[in-house]
Amino acid sequence: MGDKKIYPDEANAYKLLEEVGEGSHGSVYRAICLPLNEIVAIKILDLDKSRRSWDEISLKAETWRQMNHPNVVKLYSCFLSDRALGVVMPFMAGGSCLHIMKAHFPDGFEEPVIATILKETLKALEYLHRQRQFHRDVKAGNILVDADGRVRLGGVYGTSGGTQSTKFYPGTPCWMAPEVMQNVHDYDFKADIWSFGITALELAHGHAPFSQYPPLKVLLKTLQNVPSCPNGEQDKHFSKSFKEMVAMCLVKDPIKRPTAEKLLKHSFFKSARSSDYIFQHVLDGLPPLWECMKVSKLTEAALVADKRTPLEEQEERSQNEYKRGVNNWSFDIEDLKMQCALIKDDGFFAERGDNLSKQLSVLGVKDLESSSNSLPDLVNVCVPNGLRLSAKKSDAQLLEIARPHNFLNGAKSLIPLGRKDPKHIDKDPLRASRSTNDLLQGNKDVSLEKSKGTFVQRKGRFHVTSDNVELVEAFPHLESYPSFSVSDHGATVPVAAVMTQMQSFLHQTAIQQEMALNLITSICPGEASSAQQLLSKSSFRNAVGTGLYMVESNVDREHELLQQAAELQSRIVILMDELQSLKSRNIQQLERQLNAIYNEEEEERIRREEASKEEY
Ligand SMILES: Nc1ncnc2c1ncn2[C@@H]1O[C@H](COP(=O)(O)OP(=O)(O)OP(=O)(O)O)[C@@H](O)[C@H]1O
Repeated sequence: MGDKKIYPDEANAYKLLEEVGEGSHGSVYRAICLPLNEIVAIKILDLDKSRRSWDEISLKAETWRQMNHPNVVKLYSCFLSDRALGVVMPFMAGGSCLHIMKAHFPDGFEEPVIATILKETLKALEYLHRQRQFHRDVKAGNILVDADGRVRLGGVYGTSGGTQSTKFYPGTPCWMAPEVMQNVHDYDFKADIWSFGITALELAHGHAPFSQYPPLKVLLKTLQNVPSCPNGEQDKHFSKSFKEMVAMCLVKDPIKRPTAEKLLKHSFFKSARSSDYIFQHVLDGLPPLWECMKVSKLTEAALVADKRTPLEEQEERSQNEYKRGVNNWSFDIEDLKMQCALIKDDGFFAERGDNLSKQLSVLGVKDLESSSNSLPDLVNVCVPNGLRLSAKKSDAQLLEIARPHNFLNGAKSLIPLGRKDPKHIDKDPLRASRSTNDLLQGNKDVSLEKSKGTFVQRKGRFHVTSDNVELVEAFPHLESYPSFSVSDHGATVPVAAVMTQMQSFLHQTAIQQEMALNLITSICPGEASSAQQLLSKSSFRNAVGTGLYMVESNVDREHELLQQAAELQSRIVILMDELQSLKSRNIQQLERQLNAIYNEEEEERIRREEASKEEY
């Protein structure tokens, strides 16, 4: 019956009520469809922020409209309002599993709940795959629960048919299949099965594996095949069938992963229960979605107010940011791929032996602990927080501490959203709702940050600033750079990979800028003058334009990095001492052994001499 209703395709037929969720391309609101007097959900997508063309967007909406399955969130209607697209769908009063977990089950759900949620999700996937569609963004944030505990897969506007080899994959790095990251071959619906496996772990732990890491590190860890299957101490209570089912999904070779249809027959899903079970064990007693959203926004504001925190708290904050919505991550996969392109499956560069290769090969993946196994070879090690240490082969003396801000993000200098100016955080839910109404009415002021000048684009938890744009404009020919040799060993590295990072240095303090210039001059003398120009033209102007906030956050970061550098330095010294004492112990032992052999030989020689004397 509900499906026969006609939902209007005009903005003024709907009245937005409260904000109930936030994605990377816009917010989701509880709304009322005035002519039908029915509560719906509307996702407002900011078309200016979308990387897709209008044709692509309408094609995806049309594909979604044709989907009809009890476990797939239905698309009711779409409307355009100024530069925003309204996507009308059923209101899922329970919200997403991510939202439920972060508010009420921070350590994940119990197994029967997981089995029930996953089984319903798998039915949706099986349907989509049968329609020759694949979802591409399976994660707890897209698994929605209605007021009665029924589970439906949302986020279907990311779907597309057949196989894909696309520049922009809407997925989120933690859930992304290795073949999608590599994009070597066209990938297909099996990528959904990988994401499904990661989602299973997310529901079990309350967060996805590697969620505490920045996107590039997640990519590297996934490509290195670092195991994320549940087998640690904390996973002891999970059943064998759960672990087995997850392991089947997280097979690196997509061909060996099961289809959704086959997976549905796995014994783990025998423990799935009804929607009533979800209602009683998950939803019962929870406050309405919009209340949670308010609390989450206030928590965010409180985190912003507490600007200076010790290191451990920052780790925790990273986790909290994930809980607030790692599903907001969205990034240009091409950026990350360019940086990953040099890295083989085992995490090392094809050509070994030269300093620069080593420097790049450990981009946040190889930490000092593993490096210490080969301390004498420790040269130019990049540690995960973006700190670069250079140490001489002979004595591992700390030569240089560079601090390339957001090294991992290549040329893009990104400002964490969690640190934005508190006065720009709208604590008033009514105002939030008003601003959306403005949006629907075509009020362009709705995007506060846009007017600040330096803001260009929001990327999940980050803002991309206009600095980035200038960098890209300054070096538009980056992609056409050749490879170059950087050592006597003749190993080659594409210049683009190094240039991207050199350019990111240009926006640091004067010392870093000078250092970047020196490096650029030595690597590629032709670029030195354009880099110099860029520096004088924009760097300080931009620094002022970006305002006190950026200066403050850079100073904070500077302090943190210096502190971390000092810690690492002392660890190197300790490790070098240990190595030295091990060496001298070995030498003493060898000397003792040699002496013993020598003494034995001497005794033997004397014995032989005496014996021959007696014979005579
Ligand atoms: N139909 C709905 N009913 C109720 N809440 C919803 C609905 N759709 C989404 N939400 C809530 O809004 C949040 C954000 O949804 P959205 O689809 O924007 O997430 P996303 O997939 O991370 O975004 P994006 O696709 O833009 O990256 C969800 O996690 C969920 O809590």
